[in-house]
Amino acid sequence: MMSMKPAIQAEEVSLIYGQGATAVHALDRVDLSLASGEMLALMGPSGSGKTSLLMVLGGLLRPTLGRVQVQGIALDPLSETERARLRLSHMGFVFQHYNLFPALTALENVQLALELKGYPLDGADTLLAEVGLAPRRHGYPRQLSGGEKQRVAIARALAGDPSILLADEPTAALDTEHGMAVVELLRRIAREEGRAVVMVTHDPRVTRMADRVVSIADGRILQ
Ligand SMILES: Nc1ncnc2c1ncn2[C@@H]1O[C@H](COP(=O)(O)OP(=O)(O)OP(=O)(O)O)[C@@H](O)[C@H]1O
Repeated sequence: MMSMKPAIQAEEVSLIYGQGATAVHALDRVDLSLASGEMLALMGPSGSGKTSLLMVLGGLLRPTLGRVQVQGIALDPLSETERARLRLSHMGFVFQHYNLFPALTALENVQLALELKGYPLDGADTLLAEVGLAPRRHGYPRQLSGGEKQRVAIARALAGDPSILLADEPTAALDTEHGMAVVELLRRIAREEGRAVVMVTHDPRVTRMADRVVSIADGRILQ
């Protein structure tokens, strides 16, 4: 049964990098709640705080003020180790430049993620089939198109069956056709698999496919 708790909830989240005269207020009292099965696009100009917010939601950065909950679990009281464990069990991360290991095949890249998370390696074939890449599983990143590489990265992010997927400009390096295929895949991952997906994007073709678009400027959510 799907949990009624939000997949992610941020309340009054502020983030300040540095201190004193050089302090940067990257996030200013952000409230955001995301349900399971929902795909949210985060838009905003360069430097507005999108990546910072993604990192706070993903438990990679601790907010200076405010609270973040993941599946009803408050992140703030957790130690670094506990937060790392929570990320491994609940979150998948996808990046603009894929971050695949060049010396490993598609299959081995996914297997490595399974191994790091403590799952049997034979799940890698299923994950690659899920993103439509079974036929290319023995290809090395240099032999794959950008869209294919991003799909490998998504298969890798799905290792361990995370309830939340966080993607930083997943289509920025892709042409229209491959970009749309990647967004459609992310939408299916949200709708059909009931995961919560947050994407940072500048791409209007992507925001059109999202269930909800949140705009951010100067660290604040625009209403
Ligand atoms: N590690 C850091 N130390 C100090 N300031 C930082 C750090 N990371 C980001 N910032 C600053 O925080 C603000 C928000 O940055 P952030 O990367 O979250 O914006 P963004 O919306 O993702 O930008 P872009 O679209 O250019 O990636 C910017 O003013 C940025 O310069």
